[in-house]
Amino acid sequence: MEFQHKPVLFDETIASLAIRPDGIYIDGTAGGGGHSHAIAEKLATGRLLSIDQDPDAIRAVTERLKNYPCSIVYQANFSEMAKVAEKLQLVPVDGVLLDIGVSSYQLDNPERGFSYHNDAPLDMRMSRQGVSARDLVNTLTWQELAQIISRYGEDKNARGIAKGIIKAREQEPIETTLQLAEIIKASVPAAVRREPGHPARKTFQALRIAVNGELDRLSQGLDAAFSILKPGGRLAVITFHSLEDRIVKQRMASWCTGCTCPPDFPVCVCGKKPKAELLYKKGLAPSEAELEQNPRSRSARLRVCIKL
Ligand SMILES: C[S@@+](CC[C@H](N)C(=O)[O-])C[C@H]1O[C@@H](n2cnc3c(N)ncnc32)[C@H](O)[C@@H]1O
Repeated sequence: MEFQHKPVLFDETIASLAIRPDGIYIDGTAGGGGHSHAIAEKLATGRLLSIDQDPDAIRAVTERLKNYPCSIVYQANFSEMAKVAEKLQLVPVDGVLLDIGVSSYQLDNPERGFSYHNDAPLDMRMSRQGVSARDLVNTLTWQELAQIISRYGEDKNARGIAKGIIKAREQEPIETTLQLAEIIKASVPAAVRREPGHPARKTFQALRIAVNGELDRLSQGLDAAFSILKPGGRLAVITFHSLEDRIVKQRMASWCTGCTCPPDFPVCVCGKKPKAELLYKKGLAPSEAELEQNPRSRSARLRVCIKL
């Protein structure tokens, strides 16, 4: 299967990095190499480090960038990017890009088990290592499953779905994506089944986030990126749902906050200075034209901060 990913907010993201031909850049989520390729095209004497945790993505981006000697492709979790960049003597950097989440390739490739549209072993591991979605649904307690579905899927039917999973696995282990999708469908009230969208969508998102530790990795990745940025360097982050966006928004807001003394203090005693400024106050959403072309981009946001 060809590795294709249609990057969301593509031109806006590349423009927001203000790429210098002699700069050093990190693409922490290389995927199919769309963004990496666009960055490499703009470099002369600069360097690009393209990271992904998925071995399939690494193969795809290596092929895509084979004619760009400025680029290095490295398989790692982006939470490790500071260590990797230091090892490769690429710090400090001028810009970091994180295009968070799952790629179209991962979603559409039935073998990877991310999608409730195709039958496949229930896997969802981006790095192909560690605990899979199959392990979670067959071993976690009812409370643990309900908590994951509620917290990471924001699904109000979490308790019923968790109960349905426990009941089903007492009969036989849950092995495949469609088996799980059917169990979820049967566990939600009839009114929910009639709503638009598949009733399994939120549970699949929740399991994917849990399997890949996505929210913790995102927090760690943001700190790692900010720690190796030069003054004037830029961090651009694209997210696909509100849980991720909240983390990015709050982290960037904390870097951009200066004095926190009460307003009635005559002089500042906290001494806190902002470490960054935002490029777009509220982040950037896809245009109407992009939404029409790519409905998957509906909840995407681009947030960019500049280190001071
Ligand atoms: C939305 S796609 C990126 C697509 C890419 N921007 C392009 O132009 O093709 C997200 C990619 O990030 C990778 N990824 C997600 N979380 C990661 C993490 N914590 N560390 C490294 N790679 C990660 C996924 O494996 C996937 O290939």
